[in-house]
Amino acid sequence: MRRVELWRFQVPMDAGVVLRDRRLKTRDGLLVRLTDGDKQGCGEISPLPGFSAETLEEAQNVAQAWLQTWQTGHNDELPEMPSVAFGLSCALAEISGELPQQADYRAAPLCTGDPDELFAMLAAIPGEKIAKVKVGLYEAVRDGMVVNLLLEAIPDLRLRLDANRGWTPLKAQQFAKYVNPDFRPRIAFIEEPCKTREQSREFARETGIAIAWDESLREPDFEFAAEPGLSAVVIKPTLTGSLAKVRQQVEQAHALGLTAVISSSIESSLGLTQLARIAAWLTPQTLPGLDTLSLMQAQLVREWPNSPLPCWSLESLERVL
Ligand SMILES: O=C(O)CCC(=O)C1=CC=C[C@@H](O)[C@@H]1C(=O)O
Ligand SMILES: [Mg+2]
Repeated sequence: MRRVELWRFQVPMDAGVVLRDRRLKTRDGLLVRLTDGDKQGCGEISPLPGFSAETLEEAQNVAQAWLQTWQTGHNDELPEMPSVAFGLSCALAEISGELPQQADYRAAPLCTGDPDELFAMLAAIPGEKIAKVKVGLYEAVRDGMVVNLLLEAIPDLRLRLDANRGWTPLKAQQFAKYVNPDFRPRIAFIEEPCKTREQSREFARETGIAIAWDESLREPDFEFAAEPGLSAVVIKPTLTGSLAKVRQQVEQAHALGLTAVISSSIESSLGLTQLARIAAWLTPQTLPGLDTLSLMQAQLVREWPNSPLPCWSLESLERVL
């Protein structure tokens, strides 16, 4: 006997979360639960506004159609729509046991650039010290100084930076000029420094600072390739698609000698804990980029270890199927 359930959620965000120039006041999405005999699996379907091509309404329609077919005992192919394929494939992988329980709950702390706040947090990280700092939001020179300051103050720290394609070649140069050349190897990578891939490659060539692709993975002409200066690809499963596709991308990256970083698309704690399991399973050597729960005001259904946020149960959400 099969059973399907679908809930819609809306979690208030911390004030001041800005994504691609728009404020994200709430995180909206769907949670799905599949029951097959005595087995159950859950998944999260939350297209990220400004990043996903699909809207939540579109995702809900596609998910409902697939769920109705699955419930009647047919095993339809998963939809192409990335957020839907991701959530449904996680639920199926919990039922089949394919997705292991063991999780990597370490997350590279995400910092928006207040150095004082950072010092205390970074000093407290046990083991490998890697943090992610957003750049490109303020003056490039200020970004360069913050990076220098952090790397100078904490000798075993390595940084991942993310410019979200915010810099012109000139601004990227201004940034690089401020970073002490001795520290540059401790920048594990900077995600998408410039507006175009060619400009980002040029930046890596000229500065010796490694780059990573994130936005590029979702462009139709993108192909996985090893290139000088490229050290990593950032894989956001909600924007990528099914677990099979995520796994294939991780394998392609590894085959080319690239680091694959499993990263959050600001999922609720349910999706995030699954991403921590996916990271432990597929990228066990790499710290995932999952430090986004604190941007929210509540957790959903499953708790992230030691989070102080309240956890809402399924019963408190709006059931839509
Ligand atoms: O990658 C991480 O460490 C955390 C996730 C993260 O930084 C992001 C998630 C979603 C949207 C973005 O603004 C941002 C990114 O661009 O990578
Ligand atoms: Mg990024």
